[in-house]
Amino acid sequence: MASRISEPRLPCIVVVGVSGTGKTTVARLLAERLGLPFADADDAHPPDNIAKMAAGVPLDDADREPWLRVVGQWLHEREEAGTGCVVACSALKRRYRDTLGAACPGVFFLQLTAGRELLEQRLDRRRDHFMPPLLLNSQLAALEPLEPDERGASLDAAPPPDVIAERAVRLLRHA
Ligand SMILES: Nc1ncnc2c1ncn2[C@@H]1O[C@H](COP(=O)(O)OP(=O)(O)OP(=O)(O)O)[C@@H](O)[C@H]1O
Ligand SMILES: O=C(O)[C@H](O)[C@@H](O)[C@H](O)[C@H](O)CO
Repeated sequence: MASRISEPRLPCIVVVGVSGTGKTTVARLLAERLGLPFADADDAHPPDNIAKMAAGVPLDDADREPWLRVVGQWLHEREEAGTGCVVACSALKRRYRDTLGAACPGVFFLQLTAGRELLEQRLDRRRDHFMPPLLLNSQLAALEPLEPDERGASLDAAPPPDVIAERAVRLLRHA
């Protein structure tokens, strides 16, 4: 009887960080480089969450809970199907990442880090986005950086997107 060699599972990567770090930009590029499906967690927000942020009010834990369940379900499906994926999702707090990790145990968190000045510059320049720059303070206040026992790594968000994506590819080779 022919033996079955199981295919290696492709990685499920979540690019995390505060607004303006470049999650969407980098995650899309990384997905392209790795040939994995891409998703932006912003597309999973219920309309009330988008309206709240657009009105300049930060989301709270209760607002984020149903949203994180939807993102977790999508990750779970990609992991089960073995297709892998790259998702851009703020996942600012440890408990949010734990929710995603419970749904997708193999998840790898790629955290983008940047100082306030760079973030302000980027958000002030960005057009056609619902997220107002004034929410940056609340994003930084909510942020709980990746902890040593979480599966993931951090990258500086300052270099050009293709440099960050290339660094991420190298990092993931050794993950
Ligand atoms: N590495 C980079 N260098 C220069 N500009 C960048 C870089 N990454 C992203 N940008 C620009 O900064 C702005 C924010 O990027 P992006 O929308 O990807 O961030 P984000 O973290 O997904 O933000 P949000 O959480 O608010 O959706 C965009 O205008 C984008 O073109
Ligand atoms: O948890 C949150 O506060 C939200 O997810 C925000 O991070 C926004 O969705 C994002 O920054 C806009 O793209």
